Amino acid sequence: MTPPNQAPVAAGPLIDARAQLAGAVEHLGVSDGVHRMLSISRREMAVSVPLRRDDGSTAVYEGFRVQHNFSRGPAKGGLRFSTAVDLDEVRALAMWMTWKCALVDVPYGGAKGGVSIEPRDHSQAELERVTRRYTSEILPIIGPDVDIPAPDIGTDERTMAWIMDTYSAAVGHTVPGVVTGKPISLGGSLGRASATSRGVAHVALMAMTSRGIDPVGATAAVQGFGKVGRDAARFLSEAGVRVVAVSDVDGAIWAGDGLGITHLGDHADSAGTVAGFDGAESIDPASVLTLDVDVAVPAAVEGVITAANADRIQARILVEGANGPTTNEADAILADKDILVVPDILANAGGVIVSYFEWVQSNQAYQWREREVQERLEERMERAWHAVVDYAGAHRMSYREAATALAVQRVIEAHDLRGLYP
Ligand SMILES: NC(=O)C1=CN([C@@H]2O[C@H](COP(=O)(O)OP(=O)(O)OC[C@H]3O[C@@H](n4cnc5c(N)ncnc54)[C@H](OP(=O)(O)O)[C@@H]3O)[C@@H](O)[C@H]2O)C=CC1
Ligand SMILES: O=C(O)CCC(=O)C(=O)O
Repeated sequence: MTPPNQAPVAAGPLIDARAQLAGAVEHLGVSDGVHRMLSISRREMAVSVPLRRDDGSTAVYEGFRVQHNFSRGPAKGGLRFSTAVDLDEVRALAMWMTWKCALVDVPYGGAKGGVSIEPRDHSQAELERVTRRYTSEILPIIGPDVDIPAPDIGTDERTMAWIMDTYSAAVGHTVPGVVTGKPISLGGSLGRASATSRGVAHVALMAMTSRGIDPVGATAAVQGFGKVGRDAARFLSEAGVRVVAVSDVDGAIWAGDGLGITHLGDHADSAGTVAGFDGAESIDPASVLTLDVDVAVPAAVEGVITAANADRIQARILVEGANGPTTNEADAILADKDILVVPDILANAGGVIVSYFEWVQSNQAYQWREREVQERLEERMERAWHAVVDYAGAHRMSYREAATALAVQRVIEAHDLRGLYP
């Protein structure tokens, strides 16, 4: 079904996100009107973001903020700086945020933002000006009770500090709850920076156990060595898993005995890439997800496991650290191969769970201990994991279908209780 006010798209994450919704709607027996409502974002803003460059020239970028749903609370989701950003991608990511927040039962709807910029091509001063301008443009539709951005691809805690400052200056007082993923000294939560990765690793360990794989000595490959991939590799490694391969935009490396993730992190900090790490072989980046390992963790961008490479995946378990790494066509191929896919809205939910904790702390001006944050994170991840496993078993469906159905059901329940539609 094509929503009325949005032109059809040919392929890509939005097609997949809507097809996943359609599957859940069919399973749940939802009316056409409600299906239509959930297919469409509640609010979308497209802005142009002019930048005065350090050399005095002017560049202009497209920016978006999409709020998919508010039925369970304020919209919530990251902000991405990447040249791949377009409105349909942001729409898909915002819809997935709605399901993710509902699945792990945090009191939010879903949103996402993006600016079509390559951050590597800009100085910190330019990135600060772009962030502040983008924030000023979307200011009327964000706020601690409305929509709360967080880091995603190409953004970080410094970006969040600039957003918080721009917003606070406009309203006339400091509002730490307008963003999460802030620096600790500005009200950020202990444990947020590594929360997504901690959740990915935790769920990967539960998945291994469920498939009878002993994590100690099991093997893993991780695509992406950024905020999610790097610490996911570290936590897996700390749990005894041999992380044999990792990749980033510039290259991929392999070591059969396992990579020393801490030293690799130091190397990446100084070299700007994982490529060239001593004691590891350079491999084709395209092969990282098709290596013969127990667990593959895509933790970079969407659409990397497709009909073109799914039949070559050898891992027994795929844990989606990234949002939307597996296309729907690939999903069907992986199911035929009996590869367990732990879907993004479950696997990478640790980030938004601790963002919720950060928001609670910011709004109360009180800081929890890191241990408390971690225990509560793991408890929520485990609850969501068991809910998905049980639902999938009861209804004979994949974990993605189960996770989406559970989430959609909760969102519809909120709509029903609030009476937001006839
Ligand atoms: N940050 C968070 O809290 C959350 C993030 N996510 C999702 O996780 C994924 C990664 O986000 P995050 O880690 O924050 O982003 P970052 O920008 O911190 O890191 C992205 C990483 O992916 C690498 N990369 C990009 N494209 C490719 C590619 N084609 N092949 C291999 N590596 C690639 C980048 O390489 P290089 O370093 O060379 O640029 C970088 O290492 C995204 O899908 C995001 O939406 C999901 C939940 C929460
Ligand atoms: O922490 C958040 O609010 C959202 C993180 C995010 O963008 C995501 O989970 O995809």
